Amino acid sequence: MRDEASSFPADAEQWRSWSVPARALTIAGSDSGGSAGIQGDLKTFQELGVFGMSVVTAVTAQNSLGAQLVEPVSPRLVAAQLESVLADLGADAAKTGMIPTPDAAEAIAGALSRFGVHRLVVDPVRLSKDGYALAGRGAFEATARFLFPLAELATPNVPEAAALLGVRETDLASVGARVEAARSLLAWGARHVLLKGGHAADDACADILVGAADGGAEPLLLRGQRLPGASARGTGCAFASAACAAMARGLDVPAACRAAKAFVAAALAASVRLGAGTPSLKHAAWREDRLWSEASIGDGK
Ligand SMILES: Nc1ncnc2c1ncn2[C@@H]1O[C@H](COP(=O)(O)OP(=O)(O)O)[C@@H](O)[C@H]1O
Ligand SMILES: Cc1ncc(COP(=O)(O)OP(=O)(O)O)c(N)n1
Repeated sequence: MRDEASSFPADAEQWRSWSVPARALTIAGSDSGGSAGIQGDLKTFQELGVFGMSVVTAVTAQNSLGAQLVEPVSPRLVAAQLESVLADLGADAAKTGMIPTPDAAEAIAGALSRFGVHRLVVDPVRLSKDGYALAGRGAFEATARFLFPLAELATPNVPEAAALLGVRETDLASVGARVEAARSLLAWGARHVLLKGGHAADDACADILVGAADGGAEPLLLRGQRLPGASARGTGCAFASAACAAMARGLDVPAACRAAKAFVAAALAASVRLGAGTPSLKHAAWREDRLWSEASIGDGK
């Protein structure tokens, strides 16, 4: 197994110098709290230097304490947003997040196929951090059924992987079991599966990447350092949108996942407690780290 501690992408300077923006589209729910969903995704796109666009699938009332109310956008309006964006502006890569109904999942799959969006990251969202069902069982399974076959990368977390495979979360406790689970999830049709490790028990928060075309090749193990204490809201959204931004810029899937892991680790380490509950991700941490170190160098400190 290839085992890598994550690091910032080596070509970060190049990312900053490109003048023509790559286009990235998020298809997700609105999070009024600003940490997850459309808001988190657009912040991530902006931080990583791509032009962000959005298709809103649901409106949620959320804050640091959890979700209070969720209403789906009609599949007709979801389809109209997709048509507006893709028929005119186009997208170099797209990601999906919260999809509240099976009909919306089908409409999204239809539009992405029709417009030939090949660099697609599918994050199969089911529950919010406080356990609110953002997508019911039917919508969640429809997301996997309609969208995984179109995805370059699917990014389930441990509970989502367990639900799709019909096993218990505790069955996925070891890294070995999660490697096998990631491989089994390839049967749903995604070309790569990255099984996120935030809900696992290991200190490295190991994320596991497998590819359908890898044959028997070793999986890529992306290890970081588990940050202690309550996690921030929107880590999964940030991972998927950072990978999408990197793929819009032309990085391959392993490089995009390394960049996403580093982006989330920085945002999580700098997360801020704004309300009385779970902290919010600081999406700007990656850039601010760099600006700070550049300023220090400039000052001769
Ligand atoms: N406490 C933590 N410390 C470091 N990284 C974390 C932590 N929690 C989650 N991550 C990372 O954040 C990303 C999202 O993972 P996860 O929390 O499992 O997804 P989700 O938000 O969809 O439940 C992954 O790269 C994971 O390794
Ligand atoms: C509108 C909306 N979409 C997704 C989520 C869940 O975010 P995610 O990053 O998958 O999970 P957590 O890291 O917050 O557990 C959300 N809350 N709202």
